[in-house]
Amino acid sequence: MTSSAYDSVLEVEDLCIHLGGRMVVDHLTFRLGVGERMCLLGPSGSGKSLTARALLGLSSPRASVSGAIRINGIDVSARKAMQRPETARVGMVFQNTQAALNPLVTVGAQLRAPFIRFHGMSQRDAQRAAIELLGRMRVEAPDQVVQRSSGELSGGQRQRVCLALALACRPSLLVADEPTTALDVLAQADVLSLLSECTGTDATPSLLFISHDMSAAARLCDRAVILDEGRLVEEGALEKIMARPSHRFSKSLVDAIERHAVPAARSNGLEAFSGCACHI
Ligand SMILES: Nc1ncnc2c1ncn2[C@@H]1O[C@H](COP(=O)(O)OP(=O)(O)OP(=O)(O)O)[C@@H](O)[C@H]1O
Repeated sequence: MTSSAYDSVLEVEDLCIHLGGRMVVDHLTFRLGVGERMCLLGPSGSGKSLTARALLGLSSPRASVSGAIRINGIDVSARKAMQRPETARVGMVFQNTQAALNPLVTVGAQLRAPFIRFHGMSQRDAQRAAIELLGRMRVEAPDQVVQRSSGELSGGQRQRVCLALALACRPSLLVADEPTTALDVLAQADVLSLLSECTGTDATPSLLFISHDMSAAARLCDRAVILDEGRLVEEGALEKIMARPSHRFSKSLVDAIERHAVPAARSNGLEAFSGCACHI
């Protein structure tokens, strides 16, 4: 049991998005439980980012959005991000960290803002909280990083700052849209493990992880919703989907994982599939 009054942190019901006379998200319905980590997978152009923007209240004015989006039971479908009540706050982490941070304002000033605005802290306490949070995000020398511009940080450091910014708002839901795509392999692994540590319990935000990388999703999430051409084409436990994918896109993702697994296993001197016929 959770301490929340709602079992679902997010309910999406019959979400439709029209853009330029075209239906780009088509009657999408799914839910995300409190303390759950779920992924939204789909090929390029399947409507993942437009869905994320609608959930965040950041749809373009040119988009026509219908259907219900409830966060902790509150219908926010007609409300822009800034108009939403505190209990329906959503944190966000995007692929493009350069666009998410202002290079003309220090990292510290950007990180202090949510502590001051949402938690009523003084400048001094907010600075302490910002440094402590950056430390938890495994940013080295956080007391120095707060004095820098985001333009002086690496991509991995910037994504950790973005994650800290999202968590500083203490949201009940974190939407991470391709948060590792622009990072090198080591930084990807680090950001995935941070996401895993900082989400998915009753005391931390639930996570909606948006990606077309099934291996990354499998490291974080138990459940998946698969989109294709704006429609939900498969949904359920990620383990089951990976074992028996039914839609062509899910099959192609599982095939891609197996193609990568074989050379990796061989280079480790291991047989790729110990149960296969050639393994005697
Ligand atoms: N501003 C826009 N105007 C018109 N069509 C758009 C606009 N933004 C997105 N689309 C179209 O909507 C569809 C869904 O786009 P979306 O960005 O949500 O896809 P996606 O699944 O996030 O893709 P990717 O994985 O490449 O980011 C695509 O066909 C895209 O061309």
